[in-house]
Amino acid sequence: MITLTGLQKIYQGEAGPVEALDNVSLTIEQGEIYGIIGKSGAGKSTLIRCINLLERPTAGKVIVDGQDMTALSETQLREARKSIGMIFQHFNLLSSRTVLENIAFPLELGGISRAEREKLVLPLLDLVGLADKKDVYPAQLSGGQKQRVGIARALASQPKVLLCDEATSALDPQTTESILALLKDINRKLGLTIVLITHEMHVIKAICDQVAVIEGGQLVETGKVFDVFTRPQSDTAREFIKAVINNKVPEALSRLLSEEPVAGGNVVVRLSFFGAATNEPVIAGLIRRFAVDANIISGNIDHLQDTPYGTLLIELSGEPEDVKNALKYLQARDLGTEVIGYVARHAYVAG
Ligand SMILES: Nc1ncnc2c1ncn2[C@@H]1O[C@H](COP(=O)(O)OP(=O)(O)OP(=O)(O)O)[C@@H](O)[C@H]1O
Repeated sequence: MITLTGLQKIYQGEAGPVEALDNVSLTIEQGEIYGIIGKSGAGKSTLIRCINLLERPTAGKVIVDGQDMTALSETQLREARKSIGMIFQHFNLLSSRTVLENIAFPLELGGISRAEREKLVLPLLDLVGLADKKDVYPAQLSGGQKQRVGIARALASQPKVLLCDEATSALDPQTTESILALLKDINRKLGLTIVLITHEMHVIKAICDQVAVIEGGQLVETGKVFDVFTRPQSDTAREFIKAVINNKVPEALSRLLSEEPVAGGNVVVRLSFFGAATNEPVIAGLIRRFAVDANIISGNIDHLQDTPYGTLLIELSGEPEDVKNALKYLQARDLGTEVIGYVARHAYVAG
């Protein structure tokens, strides 16, 4: 649905040229929810605005629904943009118009009659849950309701793609959840391709199928959300993931850990379970097979796109040969096994 190839964007800043995008290439399939995450200044806004050519790339190609956006004239571009809706962090509603008039605005610009506009807008009001607010002005709406108006307005011209520019950043966590649920609902009901930018990993975790991590104008990692969460390749991805998946080593234990084996000491291991492996009684199997003890230090289980994912931090103790064999057994199973470090026996007792 969307292919970006070798995108480069150089701004002429006051202090000289700024390269906001550097050789960005990615493909977004029809019907996907694709998240782009990065820190402030990474180039997210520039990238999403290059998709509908609100920002013209300095070099590279933007293909949306088979059309080369960079090759279009201004008139053709205006037409092409009708199939690319956009919502914004600060909603950008017209304060002197009612909810219905705001949503109908793009249709009005397109020369569609009042009666026809109403016919198109009323089902959208239902879709975003604002049927009872159609004659209300934006000042009387909450942030979440304003974003619902923004979403309905973006859908008015029946786009194939919806671009979301930090659409939930101005909202509280509960409202964020409800807007994300609405976006997912629209994606499913209408088969709409959604591209969103965010600096919050929980947004990616909540609704995205695919994720791209951007840093300094470059994509440092792309992939399915499940793969990036369970096997991140870049430090940036790992850092973002830390914010939503708690698999930290407790501070009290981390102070006692050494990188080298401690004579007669214990091994601290982090196990990560994905999908079917979460149902396997790994610890029970371990203790049955080997003369080792496994002390569970911490653990959690979560769901990523309906697939269970869990981590368990354990301390293994026993004779060195038995511990070695137990580790081999874990490493041969369909789970992530990571030796975090070593600790003197009985030095750490999880509280
Ligand atoms: N119009 C502009 N002129 C000059 N430099 C710009 C312009 N717009 C953006 N930049 C620079 O380009 C880089 C990327 O900016 P961009 O707004 O795309 O990042 P971002 O990831 O969206 O950041 P944020 O999350 O803070 O909005 C930054 O260094 C920014 O200062």
